[in-house]
Amino acid sequence: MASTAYRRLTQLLHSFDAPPAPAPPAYVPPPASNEKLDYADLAILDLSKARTPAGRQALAVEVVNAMATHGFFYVVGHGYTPEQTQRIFSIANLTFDAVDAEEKKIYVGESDAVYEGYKPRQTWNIEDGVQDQIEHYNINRHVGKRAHPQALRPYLAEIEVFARHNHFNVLYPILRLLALGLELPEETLVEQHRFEAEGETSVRFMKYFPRSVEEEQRTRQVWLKGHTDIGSVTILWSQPIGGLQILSPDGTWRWVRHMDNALVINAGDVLTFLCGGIYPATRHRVIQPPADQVGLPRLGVFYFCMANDDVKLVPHHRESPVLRRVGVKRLCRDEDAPTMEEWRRNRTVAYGTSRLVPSVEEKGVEEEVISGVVVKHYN
Ligand SMILES: O=C(O)CCC(=O)C(=O)O
Ligand SMILES: [Fe+2]
Repeated sequence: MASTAYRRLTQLLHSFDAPPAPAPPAYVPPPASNEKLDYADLAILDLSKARTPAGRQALAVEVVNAMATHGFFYVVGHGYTPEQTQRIFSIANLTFDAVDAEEKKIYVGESDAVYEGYKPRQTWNIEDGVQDQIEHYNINRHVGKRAHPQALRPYLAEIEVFARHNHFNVLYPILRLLALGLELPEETLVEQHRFEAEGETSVRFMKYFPRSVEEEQRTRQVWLKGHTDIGSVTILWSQPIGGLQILSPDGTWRWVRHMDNALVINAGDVLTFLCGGIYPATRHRVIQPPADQVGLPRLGVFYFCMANDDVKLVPHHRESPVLRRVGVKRLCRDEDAPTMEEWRRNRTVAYGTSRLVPSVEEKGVEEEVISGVVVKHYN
């Protein structure tokens, strides 16, 4: 045990002490699709305007509108240059391409209740007996919590800097806007998402591998089933391979268009819990990329945000004048509300493996009950 802790610590200290790591093998992103697709018309928020109180008030209105319409929006002005972003994608890619199968096995997550380390391909049911072709590598924002494969070690300090950038320069400003939208004190949601707190807010690298024609047919081209995210806010670093779709309020799946060096932000279950339905978790899925990108692997970089583990997921209905005016939509009674830790554990254990039952009310929707709350899956 002591030796594992020692190994983790020395890996981390070494990565901070070491001279700047050499450039990782360059990942050159393929061109974006030219197909004519039904794209969602998402708002673009310039986060650099959040530095002044007046800017934040104006942006809060934009966030409330974006959440009420699509539940997804783009962020620009986030402070990373295109070169910094490209370097992170190169580090993400080497996590999959520069680590051999044997070494990957050592770093597969040990617990099915926490996403950490590698998730190998073919662990989730998609449809008709077909499983996913998705590999993950999940890194807690405190990167020294676990040991990492050899190829990643020179970049650990850089990955923690990246996590901090997402947390302090993207997540916190967004949480302040969401709080303003509820007429709450600006720091209300920030306090519930402390970088230093116990919890699983993490960087995730993700690579989707192309599938056989037969698998595409049997799953009706679905690569990742329609879902809402488990946490509060998801920060997706936009990348050019299409496939991400969101379910619009009119019931149509629409494509999310790539925007160079932008972030795609969406709300997860925890915002529904905390904000009483004003910021509903958005339903989305990933399907086979458009015709001009078929056969290409699809690399993703994310920051999945959760509340502190000990936060009880009860809406701010007493403090928020907005929720008092419009009424609160609850997922459960306050006394039954799970903590963040309970919710993420139960959702993570069940994800992609639990038995789903067809919804009585909605066609094509399957359901399961987690912590007393109905969770829906969309095909
Ligand atoms: O790969 C994507 O674009 C989205 C992935 C996603 O929705 C998820 O991992 O929760
Ligand atoms: Fe998602």
